[in-house]
Formats: sequence, C-alpha cells, structure tokens
Amino acid sequence: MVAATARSSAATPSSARAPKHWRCSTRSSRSTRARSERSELPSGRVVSEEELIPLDPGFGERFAREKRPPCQLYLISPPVLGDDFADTLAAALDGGPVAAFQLRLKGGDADVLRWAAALQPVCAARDVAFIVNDRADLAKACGADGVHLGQGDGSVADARALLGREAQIGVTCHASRHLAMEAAEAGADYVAFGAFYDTTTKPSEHRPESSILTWWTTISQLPCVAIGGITAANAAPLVAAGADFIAVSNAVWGDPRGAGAAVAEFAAVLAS
Ligand SMILES: Cc1ncc(COP(=O)(O)OP(=O)(O)O)c(N)n1
Ligand SMILES: Cc1ncsc1CCOP(=O)(O)O
Ligand SMILES: [Mg+2]
Repeated sequence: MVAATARSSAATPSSARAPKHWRCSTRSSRSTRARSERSELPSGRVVSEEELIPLDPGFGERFAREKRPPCQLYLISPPVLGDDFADTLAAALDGGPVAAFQLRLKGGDADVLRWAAALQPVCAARDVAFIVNDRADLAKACGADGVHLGQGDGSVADARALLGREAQIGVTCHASRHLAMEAAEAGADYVAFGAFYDTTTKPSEHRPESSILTWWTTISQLPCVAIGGITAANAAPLVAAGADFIAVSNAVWGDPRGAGAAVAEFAAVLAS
C-alpha cells in the first residue's frame, strides 16, 4: 500500500507502489488459511467455516511479529463534494501527514473525472497518493495512482492488467480472513477490513474484531487498512492491533473545527 515502506513514512507518487517486501508473505500457508467451506447448523442456518472457528483474540501474542512502518492516515472523500472541496482537501492535507486520498463518489463518470482533475493536483503537490474508488477504468482514465475494489467492483487481475504493476490496488475484505487471503493471492497491494465501528457513511453488517489486524500482520507482509467509524478517540486500539493504515472519512470532513485540525489530531494519535 501507499508509502508503507520501511524507508519512507510519507507517500510519494513514485513510491505509491508497495515494494516487494510489502507484498503477500509466503507465510500465508494453507495451515493458517481460513477456509470458505459452508456448514449447516442444527437450526438450519448456513454459516461459513470461518464463522464456526472464530479467531482467537490472543492469536498475536503467540507469535513474533516483524516491525512494520508506523500506521498512516488514508482519507476517504465525503460522499458529496461542495464547490470548495479542493480547498478543504488542501487544508486537510496541510494539517498533518496523509498517505493517500480516495475519491469515493457514487455519481456519474463525468462527476468522478471532473473531481479527479480538480483534486489530483492537490494530492500530487503534497506527495499524497490519489486512489479512485470502485472503478479501474476511471482510475485509468484520470491517471490515478490506484483503485480500491469492493467485492463487487471487479477483479484484481483485470484492474492490474488495465493499470499496470505500479498501480496500488486495494480490496475490501470486510471481516473475512478468507477474503483477505484471496485478495493477497490475487495480487492486491493492500487489504481493507471494516467496519470496525458504527458509521453512517456506509452502513455495514460486517464488524471485525481488532484481532483480525493482528492476525493479518502476523501472517502477511501485505499492508492492511482499518476502516469504518474511526475517530481520533477510538483509533488507538486499531493502531495497537497492527493497522498499517486507518481510513477515515466523516471524522475528518465532519469535524466542526475544520479538516486540518482533525488531521492534526489524528497525527498526534498516530505518533503516540
Ligand atoms: C479503504 C477502503 N476500504 C473499504 C472500502 C469499501 O469498499 P466497498 O465495499 O466497495 O464499498 P464502497 O466504498 O464502494 O461503497 C473503501 N471504499 N475503501
Ligand atoms: C467506505 C466504508 N467501507 C466500510 S466503512 C466505510 C465508511 C468509512 O467512512 P467513515 O470514516 O465516515 O466511517
Ligand atoms: Mg466499492
């Protein structure tokens, strides 16, 4: 994932590709793999094997973990952008270190491309990677640094073929170890788990425990992102559990003090 390197703690467009040592670890062996078989409970409810065999919250304590670069901030755009959003974004990025910005708009293609043209220079001027949500074709069209793919947003292989090996490709994995393994094996540059907390930005039925971050960072070198309802007040357990990135929307754009002050507060949490 963006700038999660041992050498650098800030994103640059040229370092926006995860270096090889951040790619999927060979330790992601079959023996640690959460399997996807489904079983029927006596009640008739069908559950995945992953749900039947929950992750031991103490998993991480039994293994030595390699030191990783400090957790970084990944900003997700508001769902609707006001006319002055380029200035708001600049203020946010000037508030403290930000690794990446994701343009997450659900309107038409023209809207995405228009905002990409306005916001990409703001990110590039500050060495912040510019990621487009949902659509590899639009990421290609605007020359973004990467794309974020949900489970219904197309395959990593197709996005890679379109965007090339330098592109950052992230994948939503909800609360699923199995999905994370699949994403890593498909060649993703980061996996994203969430929603960790209540959020109105994107209501989610998936609610991972923070231990999934510890598990992931124990078995894989690929960066992981924590998302969903994260604020400066509740981020610390996710950082402590191993999140390489925390992805935040409302806590930054909805902060009454302004987006720059919110980013500065996150910076203090990530530095502590
Ligand atoms: C970093 C990050 N993680 C998760 C998501 C959610 O993606 P998806 O499940 O496709 O839902 P939408 O955001 O497209 O509504 C994300 N965008 N970014
Ligand atoms: C896009 C997304 N995917 C899972 S939760 C979420 C919303 C993140 O926004 P917020 O930080 O406002 O909860
Ligand atoms: Mg999506």
